Amino acid sequence: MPMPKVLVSDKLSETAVNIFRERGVDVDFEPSLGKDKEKLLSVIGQYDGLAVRSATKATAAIIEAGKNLKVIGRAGIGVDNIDIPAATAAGIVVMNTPYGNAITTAEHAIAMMFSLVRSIPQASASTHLGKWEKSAFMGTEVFGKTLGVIGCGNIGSIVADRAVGLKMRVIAFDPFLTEERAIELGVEKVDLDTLLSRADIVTLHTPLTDQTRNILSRDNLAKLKKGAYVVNCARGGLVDEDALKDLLDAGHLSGAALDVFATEPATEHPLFGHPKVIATPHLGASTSEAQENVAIQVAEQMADYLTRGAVSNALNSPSVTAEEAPRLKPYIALAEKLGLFAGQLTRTGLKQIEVTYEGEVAALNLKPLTASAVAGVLKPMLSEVNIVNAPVIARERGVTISETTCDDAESYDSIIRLKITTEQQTRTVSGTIFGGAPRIVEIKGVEMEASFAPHMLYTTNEDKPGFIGALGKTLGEAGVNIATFNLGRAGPGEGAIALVAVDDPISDEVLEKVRALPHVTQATALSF
Ligand SMILES: NC(=O)c1ccc[n+]([C@@H]2O[C@H](COP(=O)([O-])OP(=O)(O)OC[C@H]3O[C@@H](n4cnc5c(N)ncnc54)[C@H](O)[C@@H]3O)[C@@H](O)[C@H]2O)c1
Ligand SMILES: O=C(O)CC[C@@H](O)C(=O)O
Repeated sequence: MPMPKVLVSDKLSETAVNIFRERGVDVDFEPSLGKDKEKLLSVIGQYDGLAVRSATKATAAIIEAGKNLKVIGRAGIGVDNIDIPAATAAGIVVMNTPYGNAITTAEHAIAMMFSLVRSIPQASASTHLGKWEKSAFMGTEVFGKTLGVIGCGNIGSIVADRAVGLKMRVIAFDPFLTEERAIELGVEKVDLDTLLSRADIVTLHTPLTDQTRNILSRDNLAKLKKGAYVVNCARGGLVDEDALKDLLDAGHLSGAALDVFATEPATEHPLFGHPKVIATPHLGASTSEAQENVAIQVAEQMADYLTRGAVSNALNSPSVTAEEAPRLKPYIALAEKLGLFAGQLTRTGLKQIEVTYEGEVAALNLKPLTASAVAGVLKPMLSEVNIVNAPVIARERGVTISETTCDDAESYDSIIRLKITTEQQTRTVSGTIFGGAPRIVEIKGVEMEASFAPHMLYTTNEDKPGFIGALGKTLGEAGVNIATFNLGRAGPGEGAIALVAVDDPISDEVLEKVRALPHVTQATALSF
């Protein structure tokens, strides 16, 4: 078998090169190629693997030209620069290194906070100019101040820990943070509005998702206390940059520290030159320690995949052996979809995930199936969760995972049952494989027969006449085309469920109209 060949197209620590070679992988180290799209397009076809940081954009075009590509490795956390759906469609495994730069990025956020409240960059620039503006830079202590952490995952929890050490009061908004984990971290779990009204300094540590985009919107920035500061070392799209400028200009906010921008590289920006803004060029992960960590990890993972087929920290691929793969594949898909179903309906701290395997499936290797179910539950909330790291993440967050088997599946060959317990409720959903495809057979104890579709509407309602017509009419009037309509109920007049597959995503406006219909108790848009 020819030696696999990897291209390193960004500035990675050269330690990675040695690791590739030691593990039997040929490597070309071209750290400036990532910025030369045309050249990258012309050479990528020669390689089995592509190792990147953030400068290389692994677009659909690069992926299409990479006819031999089997793996793309991201030395870092965010994979916004990799077209994962395109890679998945092409059968390319995408891996990242989820923990290697977390401490470094948390330290950058803390450094930005201090720089901001003491105007260190501005004072340094002024002093270098020979001015001695002692009275121009009156600062603020962080001691005793309230730090609002939005997103308390790997990085947010390290920031919280450091801030507690600085004797700050730390409050956190993160729907996935349980009370137990909050107590362990020494932070107070609060809702977003409470955080905005109480924080002296807000620091962002969420991934950029549909739920977090613009989380510091104009309205939310205006809810901050007068004189508050904003720190963003996560992703640019989390803050409305125009609104931030307006509120700084109006004197409502005292300052902002930005490491990330909506468009990067940011060489021009309305906030550049603003006296209350300090900025760094996406330096969060830029320490020798973090770069060494992520380079070593990405090289080890990619080499192990290319030479031995071992998959770790993959964002789009289950970790299974070549022999097991064909039998497990449909059940992995089913488990993930059941998890996604439950995860998209979860609004409060998750405590427990129980998976029960009944019938033939109970005899299979259940680890990847349970991991897949857990990944599905966590995916709607976490940035880079995959079936390899999902159980670890769940454990770290104090979420208990249990697995039960039973030889008999009653009327089916196999059933997977998922039970989720949150701080406020318990939810069940079960499914089977029918004609090779995943299918829902039970929700909240109500029997139902439904296929999964890319876009779905889930409603619960009191079982009263007129609901189905009203729902169909509302969707029809909104131009929403119904593909399938599945119903179930606990009994006549009792709680009922509708699962409607539609051709396009359901808008918030349509959802509001559905929620306003008589007898509707819940309406959620789901995507699979
Ligand atoms: N500046 C840099 O150089 C740099 C370096 C590393 C990571 N990052 C970025 O930092 C961010 C955090 O990374 P991480 O490793 O801590 O990720 P993580 O997945 O460990 O944590 C993200 C946290 O955000 C929470 N969250 C998700 N949706 C939320 C919402 N709507 N409201 C509030 N909280 C929500 C999740 O529950 C989770 O706890 C990511 O955007 C990552 O890309 C930036
Ligand atoms: O590689 C970098 O410098 C930034 C990485 C960071 O944004 C990440 O998401 O890991």
